[in-house]
Amino acid sequence: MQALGARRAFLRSSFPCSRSSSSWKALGNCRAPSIVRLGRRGVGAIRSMAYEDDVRLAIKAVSLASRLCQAVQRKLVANETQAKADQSPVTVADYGSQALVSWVLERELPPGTFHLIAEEDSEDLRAEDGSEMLKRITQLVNETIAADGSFGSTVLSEDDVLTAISRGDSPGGPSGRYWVLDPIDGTRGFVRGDQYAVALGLLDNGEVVAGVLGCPNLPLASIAANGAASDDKAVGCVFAASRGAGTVMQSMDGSREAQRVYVSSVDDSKLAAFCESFEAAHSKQGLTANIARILGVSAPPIRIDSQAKYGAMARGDAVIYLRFPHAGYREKIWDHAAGLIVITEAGGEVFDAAGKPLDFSMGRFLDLEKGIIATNPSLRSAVLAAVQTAIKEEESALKGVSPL
Ligand SMILES: Nc1ncnc2c1ncn2[C@@H]1O[C@H](COP(=O)(O)O)[C@@H](OP(=O)(O)O)[C@H]1O
Ligand SMILES: [Mg+2]
Ligand SMILES: [Mg+2]
Ligand SMILES: [Mg+2]
Repeated sequence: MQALGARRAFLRSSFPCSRSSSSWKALGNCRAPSIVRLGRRGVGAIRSMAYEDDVRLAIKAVSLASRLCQAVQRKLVANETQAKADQSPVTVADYGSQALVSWVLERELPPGTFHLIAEEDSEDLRAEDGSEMLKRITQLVNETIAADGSFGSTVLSEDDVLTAISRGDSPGGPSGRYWVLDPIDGTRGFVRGDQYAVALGLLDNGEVVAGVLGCPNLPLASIAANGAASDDKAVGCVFAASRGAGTVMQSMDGSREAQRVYVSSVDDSKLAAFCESFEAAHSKQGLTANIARILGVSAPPIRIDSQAKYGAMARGDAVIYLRFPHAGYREKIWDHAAGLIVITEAGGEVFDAAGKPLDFSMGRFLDLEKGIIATNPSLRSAVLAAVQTAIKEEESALKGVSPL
């Protein structure tokens, strides 16, 4: 394990914008031409530095994993994707990303303090027919580490990779610190060549206290609600947030400076664009259309895969996020932990269909009432009321009776 000084130096080099300072402030100190510039007042507004090193470490791990995913997405081949027992897809990049993030965190955190709740497990890779895939994953992980250059001549064995992936099996719970990882959120989007996110959150005593979202395909320019394309074609965003310190967005390649981002302040629901899953199987698009109708929203839904939606909303591209899984689906904490703090630290609110905050203290699953909603404080009551009306209408329609 490295001495603290060496660890700090490593973390400083983890994010290009932060090279000149060891402080999380440095991210905010960078000039921000388009959204909100963090001048002296803005920096002064960032009071809590409690998770500063955790955020830097998370950014390093997520950036590395994102590079591995980008390399795979560029030349995705069919035999690098498998179907899991629940028929959802998993690729070499999901496993490679989880192995990298887990390995980096274990390496950098004080001994005995690292606990990880992550989506993937190593069972299929340990099976006889998983050996080719494991070989490929190990190769990808080692290529990514070598290209990064900050880990010396480290080479991971197949066993190291399996161990790193398996470390994500922590059950979580109400006390202690847990890192929460979705190595690729939106695998279907990833395989389609669309949006996905590497999502890493940190829980402290059951609450999300920090989160980083790597969104390699998300445009740096805002997504216009009317679908109009921006002249700025650059893609690749990293969103980072920690409790009390706000949310910042930076370009993934480090070419643009970090900027504080904020949710939209639109307070007229008719003007509020909403976002939802691209996959109709993940959220009831009929129900969300009815919620939008009740709210008077006229813009078409912005449909994107993964927690990239939370990032896009945190910078004001959409004002409302609606997610209503079909009956029987249980939400997992890694699908929302990082996204939640990215939104709340940008000034937004995330709650379920009963208006309750999401509870991350119950282990690997979220137990919630019917769906997940995010919006700004001005629209919270109107959106919640519309959600509850639309759900009542849906239930009545199913029973074949009028809601009145
Ligand atoms: N039937 C279902 N209903 C709701 N969510 C589902 C689902 N099947 C899969 N998911 C989750 O939806 C996530 C993608 O979210 P989105 O729809 O916002 O893109 C998936 O994450 P993974 O891709 O990490 O497995 C998966 O956890
Ligand atoms: Mg999955
Ligand atoms: Mg996911
Ligand atoms: Mg995933």
